[in-house]
Amino acid sequence: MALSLQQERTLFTKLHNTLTKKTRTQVRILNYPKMPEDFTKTENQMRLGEHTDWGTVTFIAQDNMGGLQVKSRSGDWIDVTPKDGCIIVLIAELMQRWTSDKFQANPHRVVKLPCESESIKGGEKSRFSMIYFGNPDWDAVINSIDDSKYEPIKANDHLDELWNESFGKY
Ligand SMILES: O=C(O)CCC(=O)C(=O)O
Ligand SMILES: [Fe+2]
Repeated sequence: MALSLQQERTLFTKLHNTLTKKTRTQVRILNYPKMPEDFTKTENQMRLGEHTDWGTVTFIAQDNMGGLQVKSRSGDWIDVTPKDGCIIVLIAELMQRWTSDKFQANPHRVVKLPCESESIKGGEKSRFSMIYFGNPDWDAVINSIDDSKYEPIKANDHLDELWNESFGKY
């Protein structure tokens, strides 16, 4: 990724010492349960609303249920059809800032599962996904490659800012 931007090879990796340094990198396993027979979906309700992830790079492994969609630059939603042995790679917001918007955080969402009816009543099965949210070292200072665009920011402060914007200060 760094080489494709004419940067030194280790630009990103040298600040991702995930096994040896404190980081907010995490893995989450999500279950989208089969809905009860008497559940009725409200209009436009989906399993996981449109969002971008906050770190650098996200990896998603999903089962074969489907439902994940990514948004193209032209604004169309594209189904990410499950394929055995494939992992989905998404750019997240800190990577967008780091690359001065050369790589763009990719909006995505999870809509009703193909096995679900329009009202999400019943459905055959639940869906599982496993997500790796990559983040740099906690105290890494992220200097954007075109430094006139964004101020340097500590990886942890970037996540705190987004957290506070979304959920308020605690
Ligand atoms: O379950 C999925 O496939 C996507 C989950 C996701 O986008 C997230 O947790 O940020
Ligand atoms: Fe996400």
